[in-house]
Amino acid sequence: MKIYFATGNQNKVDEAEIILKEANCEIEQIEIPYAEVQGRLEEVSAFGVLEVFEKFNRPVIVEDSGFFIEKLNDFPGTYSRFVQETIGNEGILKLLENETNRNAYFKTVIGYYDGDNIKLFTGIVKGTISTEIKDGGFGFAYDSIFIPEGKTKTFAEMTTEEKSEISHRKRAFYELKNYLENL
Ligand SMILES: O=P(O)(O)OP(=O)(O)OP(=O)(O)OC[C@H]1O[C@@H](n2cnc3c(O)ncnc32)[C@H](O)[C@@H]1O
Ligand SMILES: [Mg+2]
Repeated sequence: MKIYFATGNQNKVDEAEIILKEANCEIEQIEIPYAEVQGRLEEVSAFGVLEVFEKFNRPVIVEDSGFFIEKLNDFPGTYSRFVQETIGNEGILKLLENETNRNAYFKTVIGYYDGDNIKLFTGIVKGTISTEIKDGGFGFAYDSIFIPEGKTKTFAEMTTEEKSEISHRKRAFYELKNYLENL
């Protein structure tokens, strides 16, 4: 099975490939841009996949992810990319200085459209924000400040394989895979 994935983010594609390797699913990245509406991840993915399908005319997925910090009322959420590119992880750690509630989660919403039905598949991983940046050279963006529940290392200290066993992205892609297998 082949899945066309519209994204400009190579990290996402690398992770999706690892996640679906054993499932006999092949991922092909396509670079068709789409407007990211301001709103929830679900809205970004649903509108995005419709727009990409219009141009591409084949079953396609888009994926919108975000990082949600409990103490900051779920900020940065859908603004995760902008916040990462502006204040970055150091800025986030500053906002949480001396804060004991360090709960956060990643969420991914995949939008799939084949011309008939729009489907959304969601994955979440909960965890906490470290007190300093811990980067083992893996992962990207918020990975170096996020320790998933039950672990002691940040995502950026785990290999992509390790991260992909438990990640938000893994959970959402498995939902998608199950759906496609049962079509
Ligand atoms: O082309 P697209 O697919 O939109 O790529 P993007 O990088 O803009 O991706 P998103 O719109 O989903 O923005 C989410 C941002 O959240 C962050 N992010 C998403 N997934 C992540 C992950 O697994 N680990 C760390 N940070 C992540 C990263 O900063 C992303 O740029
Ligand atoms: Mg984006």
